[in-house]
Amino acid sequence: MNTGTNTGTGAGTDAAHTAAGTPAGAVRGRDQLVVAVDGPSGSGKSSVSKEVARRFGLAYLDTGAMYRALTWWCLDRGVDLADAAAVADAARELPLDQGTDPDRESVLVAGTDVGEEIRGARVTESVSAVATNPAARAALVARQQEVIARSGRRIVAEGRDITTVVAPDAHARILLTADERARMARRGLQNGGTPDAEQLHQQVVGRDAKDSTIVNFTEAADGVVTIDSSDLTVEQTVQAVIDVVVRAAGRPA
Ligand SMILES: Nc1ncnc2c1ncn2[C@@H]1O[C@H](COP(=O)(O)OP(=O)(O)OP(=O)(O)O)[C@@H](O)[C@H]1O
Ligand SMILES: Nc1ccn([C@H]2C[C@H](O)[C@@H](COP(=O)(O)O)O2)c(=O)n1
Repeated sequence: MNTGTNTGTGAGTDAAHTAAGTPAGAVRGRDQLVVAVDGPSGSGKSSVSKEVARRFGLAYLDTGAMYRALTWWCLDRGVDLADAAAVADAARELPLDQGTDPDRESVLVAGTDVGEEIRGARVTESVSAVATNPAARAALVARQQEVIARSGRRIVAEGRDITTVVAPDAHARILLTADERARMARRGLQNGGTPDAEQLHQQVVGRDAKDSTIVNFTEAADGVVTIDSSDLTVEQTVQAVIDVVVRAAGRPA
């Protein structure tokens, strides 16, 4: 078990009866429950956040998909990613329709389903150029805050700056980490065992290095609980997050 200091969590705990002794059912019944999850590439944010949302009956917001959709839109329209003003304009105008059902990913840009294309190499290799544009970030952060408000503040949101910028007032704030070796191995498996080690390194470590020039997702801000999933299974990581949420939900936001 590799959670950060003072989490008091225990992997493998029954979700219905946690270490804090608070039934998860009571947490499910809360009017509002915002769970913020940040972390580096391949730390497991998407898989774990989706499952946590399902178990608590919450909406799910993948903010990385927003940066990816904006990148797709810029590339599709021939916007020069080095032109900061043009990218910021595109961010404000982006005709994005993104679902928040954890069981059904849906990302439409101007009516086109881009769910698969935004995960491809073309977007992955360019997304950091967009994500490091401060004005574009401001436009997307505002949209993310709108989505959280429209959910009735019943949502799990994940990304790089959710605990610090998008929802610093979330009920539970978690930094999900894993060491480089684990993250590279996971992403390699996810890609079907990418044979090109250099490409894999670039997709995980290289992208994090670029992204972290504008947001800090490697150190937990005050009040943020670190969960290190390097040696945990997916299910153990989900349980560790659930434990943090149940503990936090007992306190006022
Ligand atoms: N203990 C674990 N916790 C979470 N995910 C794990 C774990 N072990 C393996 N994985 C796997 O790691 C892969 C990467 O997870 P995921 O896509 O959720 O990461 P991510 O942090 O959202 O990455 P990115 O930010 O690059 O999108 C998935 O295939 C997931 O099943
Ligand atoms: N809140 C966020 C979410 C994502 N990003 C950036 C960092 C990534 O390179 C890119 C895609 O994210 P992923 O789908 O890999 O999680 O978007 C960010 O800067 N802030």
